[in-house]
Amino acid sequence: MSNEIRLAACLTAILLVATSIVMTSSEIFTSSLKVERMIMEEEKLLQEFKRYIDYQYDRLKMFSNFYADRLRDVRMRANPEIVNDLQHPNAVYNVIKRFASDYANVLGENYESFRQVVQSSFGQFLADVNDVRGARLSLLRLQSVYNMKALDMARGDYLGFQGPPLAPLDAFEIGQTAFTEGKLNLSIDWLNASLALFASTELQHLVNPVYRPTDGGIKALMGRAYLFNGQVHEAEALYDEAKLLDPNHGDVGELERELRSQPRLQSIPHVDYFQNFSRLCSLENRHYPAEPNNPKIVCRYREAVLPYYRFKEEILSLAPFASVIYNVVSDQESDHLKNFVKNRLERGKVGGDNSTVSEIRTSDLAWIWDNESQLARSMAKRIECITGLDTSQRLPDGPSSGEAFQVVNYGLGGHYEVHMDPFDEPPKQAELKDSGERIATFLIYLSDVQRGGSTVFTRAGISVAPMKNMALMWYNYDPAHQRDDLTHHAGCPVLIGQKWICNKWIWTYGNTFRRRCGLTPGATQLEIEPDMKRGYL
Ligand SMILES: O=C(O)CCC(=O)C(=O)O
Ligand SMILES: [Fe+2]
Repeated sequence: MSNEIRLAACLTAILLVATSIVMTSSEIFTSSLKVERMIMEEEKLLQEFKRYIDYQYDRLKMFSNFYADRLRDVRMRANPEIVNDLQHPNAVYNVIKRFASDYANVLGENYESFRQVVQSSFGQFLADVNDVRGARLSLLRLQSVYNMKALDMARGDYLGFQGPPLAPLDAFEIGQTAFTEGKLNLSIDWLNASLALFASTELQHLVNPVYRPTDGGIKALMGRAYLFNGQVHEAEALYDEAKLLDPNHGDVGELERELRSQPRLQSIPHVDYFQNFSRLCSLENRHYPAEPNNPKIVCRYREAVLPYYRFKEEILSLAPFASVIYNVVSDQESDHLKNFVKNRLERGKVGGDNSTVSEIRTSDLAWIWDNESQLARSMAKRIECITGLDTSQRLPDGPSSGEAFQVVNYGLGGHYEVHMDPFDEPPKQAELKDSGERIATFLIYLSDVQRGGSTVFTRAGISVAPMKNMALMWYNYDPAHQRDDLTHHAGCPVLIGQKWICNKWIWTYGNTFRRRCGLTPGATQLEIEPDMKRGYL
């Protein structure tokens, strides 16, 4: 077939591709970097508190000692040794909680005005109630993906990784959040855990009687969770218990009224993909798909720039083509990239015009164009050599073959739900105009992740655990240039640790002849590769 005919076939295929990305759920997030900053700024915050109390309002000055004592209390509860180890979700949760509500509780009604005073110096890094809610949702996500028990989590035991405990009130509040989110089984689990924790003698120092819900109140809420879950008998039993413990709760008449009048909350169904998602996320290792997808060639070397500068590649799957390539950047380069973006990280956005604050992606991210950094230029060159694809950026007006590097920082339970990388609609960014489509994704892990945070392909059954400096590369279009549904993938929630990645998306523009169409409908990447301009051994 002549090149012209192949090109025409490719272009037709591009036009025929239909796209659909489902966006669900909604959450706030706090990246690991923000939490680190809050801790670094904590002393400054305390000083501001003191100044505020001592000098700004006579009314407060009278109570200066009282406030100072209570602030010290909050600070003391934050055992610095544990709190500064931000690898563990409970430690992160406690920091967010301390900033967003413990300090706020000390100042009570004066907190809002104080907040405005310090806003300029803390800006977005001062967590608020939305972040606490986001943190609770993150813990709930970790719980359902990694199948953990609320009581273990509350005691700091995450699949054997030990961290600080949560206060009994937090367990209760997580149960409340789960309830309002319709995650009824999780809600029951957390409310049960909170009863055990409030009763535990070791945790009494974490209980503030002012905010302690009664056991009757907790059981009544559990009863409602059962009720909405359709478990009427369990609900009735709990209402009875609640009524005995606390006459304000547990009225069976109330139960009946609810049965008649309330629309039933449905438990979130476990869709099939979720089962697969959860299983793949828990594998936490490079996982080769079962035959017949499993290729014969699993390891080869790619040359880049100089013949002795080689990269070891392991092919994970032929269709879709996906491989990992080791040490594509050095430790110093990884760290340099993270430092470079520290001051420009923003809440993740998705969509063709990059304008929608992401509700399916909980992370902070930043972009680096090749012309902004020598390192970005050199990495782009390396990726060209490894993939044989063009990544040139023709700024300001020309269509680009490669997107800017996208550096991403995932914090507490940070994740990216199942999606495909090609856009639904052509992007509106001037730089990407007429660039075609994201044919390939080149994802570099800039950190190890202690536990969780794998990249999983839910339909192809591939699971890749992050390894610092390693790249994961795949084609979003098959050799017939059809968008490949098997490339549906997700970033699993980070369980322990922090996760940094850096993406380079490679576009059709400039690559039509570099990555040619296959001659047969079932042609695999390896069959079309001899056409490609690059070396591998
Ligand atoms: O974080 C991951 O492992 C996946 C990220 C991803 O899919 C993306 O950035 O498009
Ligand atoms: Fe992706």
